[in-house]
Amino acid sequence: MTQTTLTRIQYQPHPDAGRVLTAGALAFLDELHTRFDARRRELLKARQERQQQLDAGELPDFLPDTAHIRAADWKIAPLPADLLDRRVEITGPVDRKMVINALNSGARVFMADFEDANSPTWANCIEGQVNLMDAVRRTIALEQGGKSYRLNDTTATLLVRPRGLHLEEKHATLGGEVLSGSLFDFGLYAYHNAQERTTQGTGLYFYIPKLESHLEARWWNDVFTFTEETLGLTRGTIRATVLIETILAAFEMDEILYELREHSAGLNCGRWDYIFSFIKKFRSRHDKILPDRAVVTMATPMMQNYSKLAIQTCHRRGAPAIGGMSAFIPVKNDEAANERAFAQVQADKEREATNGHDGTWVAHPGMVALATEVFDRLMPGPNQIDSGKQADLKITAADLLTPPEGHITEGGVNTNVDVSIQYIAAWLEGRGAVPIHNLMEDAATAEISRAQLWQWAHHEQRTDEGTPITPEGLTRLIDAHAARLKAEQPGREDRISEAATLLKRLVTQEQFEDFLTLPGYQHLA
Ligand SMILES: CC(=O)SCCNC(=O)CCNC(=O)[C@H](O)C(C)(C)COP(=O)(O)OP(=O)(O)OC[C@H]1O[C@@H](n2cnc3c(N)ncnc32)[C@H](O)[C@@H]1OP(=O)(O)O
Ligand SMILES: O=CC(=O)O
Ligand SMILES: [Mg+2]
Repeated sequence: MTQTTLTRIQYQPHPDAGRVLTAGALAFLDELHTRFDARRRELLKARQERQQQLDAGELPDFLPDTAHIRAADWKIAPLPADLLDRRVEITGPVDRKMVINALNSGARVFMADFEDANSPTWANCIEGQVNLMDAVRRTIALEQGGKSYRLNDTTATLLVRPRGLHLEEKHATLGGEVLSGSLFDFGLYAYHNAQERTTQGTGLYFYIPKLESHLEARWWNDVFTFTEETLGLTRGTIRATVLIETILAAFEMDEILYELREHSAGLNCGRWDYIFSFIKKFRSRHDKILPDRAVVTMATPMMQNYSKLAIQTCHRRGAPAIGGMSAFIPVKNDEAANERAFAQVQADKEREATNGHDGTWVAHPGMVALATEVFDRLMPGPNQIDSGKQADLKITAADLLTPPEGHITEGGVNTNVDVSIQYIAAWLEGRGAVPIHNLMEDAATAEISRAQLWQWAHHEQRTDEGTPITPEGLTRLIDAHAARLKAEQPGREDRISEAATLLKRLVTQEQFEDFLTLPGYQHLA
């Protein structure tokens, strides 16, 4: 660890530390940590307490204590001009080439991701900040593979997703305590880019991941207010879109918007973490077992109800409701498979636009034109906030809590094992989003795969073909897939072994691990 004389924060060396971890930035991180980290830890403790209640048989419902907030008429602060039309948003990790390509992709928004799409190596986190600083200043450039990468004249509006509250930045400590990953990513981006963004006539825009309650939203709101006061920014310079991607947050959408009303830029349906959260929160329940991952789609009633409730809630509050990510990406060298991928994305985007979403996510620049065509056709205005769509909808707790029907198959089990090993190995290598079997896989999608294996074994499920799913059977299957993958992917043997060992632990242990990235992080350089 290195220590400067000007700060109490100690950090691992990195060639770009001089640019990112400046005395001023470290002092700001110190203030954020000192003021907000104890509360973050309390919020994480509250998650554990809530889990105990769920394990004891309680089911979530809309909160009686906040009924007055749901009943009252209020709206979030007016949206800034550059967040009025968000019809297509591309997401991607904070890698330099991806940042340039995403900003140039033709999408309205680019969400630069320190979360699901990022493996939080020290290098990725520090270099990601450099890339964003250069992007904001429009100096970002790259020569790679014989190509020159520069920004176009017109680029997407930049939103940044810091890590979730559960993740820590072990490479930076204060008084022996590791810093919060959320505060580290948020604080550095805000500190380095606030003045530049204000001068450019725009704001500091964020996506906030994996919230489980409106009290967590209140924490973020306090962080934003403190940041605006400390950096001399007008109230509302910071705007955040919250991902509704946990089953508990689905019951507190109004309250989350209310807490953040001066800083809100709406909600987004993070479908993949939402499915993962459903499995995780109901780990102890035999009546909440999900079928094969491939059949838990946005077309199922449970997922439709969640998406429509987000639309209804947001529009009543003058907020955009952004849709989610179809995992299909363009397929190279297989025209028929490529056509199927585009058809899947088209159907998904048509469903979202018809329901009333104000925009959507795509994983790949190749999908931007398709999603834009769908929203141009089905959403003539800049958004659908005043469309009245879903205004009369009545969603009950049961509508959100009834799992989709479907089968657990040998194919589903094998795909989950294969994808989990491949993804964890890539994540340990420093890649947080990868194509596997022509689908985008990231931390959220991989969490579903490994969580399903635990759920099915723990609740003694059988496949449709009659095979009992047991810890011993899964161990054998993981070994077999790992052996095959090592033969197919020479050079990655050690990582595949490491990933298989971690996966075996995750799916066979008695306790459900809350995030695979927590034990994973102990392996990360
Ligand atoms: C559940 C959730 O949280 S969803 C949000 C988080 N997940 C993500 O953001 C995933 C985003 N997508 C990706 O990371 C990528 O598309 C992947 C990993 C799935 C596939 O990437 P690749 O294998 O590089 O795709 P491919 O080879 O087709 O890429 C072609 C070009 O598009 C670029 N590209 C692909 N995806 C993106 C993206 N999301 N943003 C910017 N550029 C991209 C590649 O860099 C490449 O550029 P080049 O031609 O200049 O070399
Ligand atoms: O972050 C998005 C998700 O689907 O998870
Ligand atoms: Mg997510």
